[in-house]
Amino acid sequence: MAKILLTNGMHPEGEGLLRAAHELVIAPDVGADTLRKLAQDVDGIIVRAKLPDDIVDHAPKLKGMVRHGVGLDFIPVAAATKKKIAVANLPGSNTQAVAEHVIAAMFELRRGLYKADAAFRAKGWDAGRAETSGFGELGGSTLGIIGVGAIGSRVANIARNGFGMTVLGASRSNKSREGIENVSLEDLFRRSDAIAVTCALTDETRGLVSREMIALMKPTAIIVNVSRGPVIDTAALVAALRERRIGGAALDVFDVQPLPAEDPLFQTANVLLTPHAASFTATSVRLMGIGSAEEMLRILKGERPKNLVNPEILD
Ligand SMILES: O=CC(=O)O
Repeated sequence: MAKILLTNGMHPEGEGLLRAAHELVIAPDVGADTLRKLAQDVDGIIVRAKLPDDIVDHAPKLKGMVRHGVGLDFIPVAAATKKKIAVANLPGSNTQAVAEHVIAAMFELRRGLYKADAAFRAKGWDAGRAETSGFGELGGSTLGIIGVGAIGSRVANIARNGFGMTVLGASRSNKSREGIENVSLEDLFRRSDAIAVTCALTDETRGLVSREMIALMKPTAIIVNVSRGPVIDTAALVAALRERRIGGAALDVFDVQPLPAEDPLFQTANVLLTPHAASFTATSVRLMGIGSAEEMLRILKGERPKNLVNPEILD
């Protein structure tokens, strides 16, 4: 029987698969010191929070780490590879959930339904109607997608086919995709009415949404980030929101997670904040729970996981 650390809870079906064969430890918090201490005698880690960069130095028995989701920035992959520790993730497990979150956030920023509801309840009919009036429609407007991978492409399809939006894309590969006009980052910021940030966090994308890019946005444009916090210069975004230089923002990811209660974002209007929850649909949480448990079981049996991220460990 092996011992598996879960940085956070997971879907009961996934947890059941693991518990049937192994011992589980669920971290009481995701602080670096807690995770380092708990890693000391575990064989596997299911990763839902950022691991400290030196986690593998504190985990002499570790055989594998499985990302409960897609983004690999939470796992020190290079350090794991050096120690022949397997890393796996679950591409596709949350594509639809995150794409739907982007669309929901764009809708909310454009239509202000929650603001209207609050004003209606607190101040009556006319106040509610005043909150809902005068917004631009998504239909016929232009959506810019930064990082046209699985999620960006799904958002593009819904936006184009569902709302008749014009879709612009800026991505590293510059691959041509039907219905998406490849443009430079500058053009994307200048021309878009809504911007969706769906790229992975890498050295190239860190700080990509810079003060200069934000300054190019239309005063009515909105931006939705479901990538990672450090892709955006948050201080520049907060300044633009507070000075009403842009139309609004929706952020699901932050420079520091959990976002500290004293963060200035909580005191900023016109920004919709969600706690890294874009993938939290019932379907996706189940897929990620079962998928990560199955990958971990394969690793612990000495089998190759379906989506081994670092096949170099087999050389
Ligand atoms: O943030 C979600 C993921 O990386 O899957």
